[in-house]
Amino acid sequence: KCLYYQPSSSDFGSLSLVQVQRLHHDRVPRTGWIYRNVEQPESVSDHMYRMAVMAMVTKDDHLNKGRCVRLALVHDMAECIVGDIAPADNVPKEEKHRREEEAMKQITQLLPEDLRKEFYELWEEYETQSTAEAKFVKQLDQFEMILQASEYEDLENKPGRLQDFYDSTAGKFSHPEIVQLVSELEAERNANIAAAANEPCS
Ligand SMILES: Nc1nc2c(ncn2[C@H]2C[C@H](O)[C@@H](COP(=O)(O)O)O2)c(=O)[nH]1
Ligand SMILES: [Mn+2]
Repeated sequence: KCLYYQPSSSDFGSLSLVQVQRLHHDRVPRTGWIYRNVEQPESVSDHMYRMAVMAMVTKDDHLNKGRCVRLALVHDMAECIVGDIAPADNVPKEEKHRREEEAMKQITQLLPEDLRKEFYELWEEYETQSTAEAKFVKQLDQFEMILQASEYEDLENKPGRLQDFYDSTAGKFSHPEIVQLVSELEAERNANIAAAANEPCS
């Protein structure tokens, strides 16, 4: 069942490219925030866009930055059909992979052969974590999430409320640049939590 996108059977050509433009990741809210009752949660589009910007500003010149940007923009593309499956959904890894693989085949079949190959291979590279770029983008994926969690805590003025996102990503960062970003984020967040704990009860 297509949740956010109704691919019609069309041959390749301009119509199919227009149809690909109709992928509405902007209407797919990120499930992890829905489950924690976050108001106006970010969409899958917001998530992928922010990761693409993070990839653009990396200083790691060992990475193919352009590929990182494209990996970020494609990695969750299947979610416009499959939805944003969170760990809390307890969907077995194999089943999640099967659904997303089917969705990517459905989406990319609308494209001319060269684009179909590029999009599908980018998705597969991220899914299989087969390159340094894919591993880096996976860590951006997790960093974007904890950064967003901290922003929601600030917006709600509830320091520490989304601690489980930090607990579940602890130890998953190894890229030096991202480790530094996480360290700075956690220092800032921990200071906010400490300050709130010391505030006199109003
Ligand atoms: N509570 C947690 N939720 C998580 C974690 N990792 C991902 N998620 C959420 C975030 C998204 O809504 C969804 C899938 O994210 P992807 O970017 O991987 O598609 O699940 C976590 O560690 N804890
Ligand atoms: Mn993601």
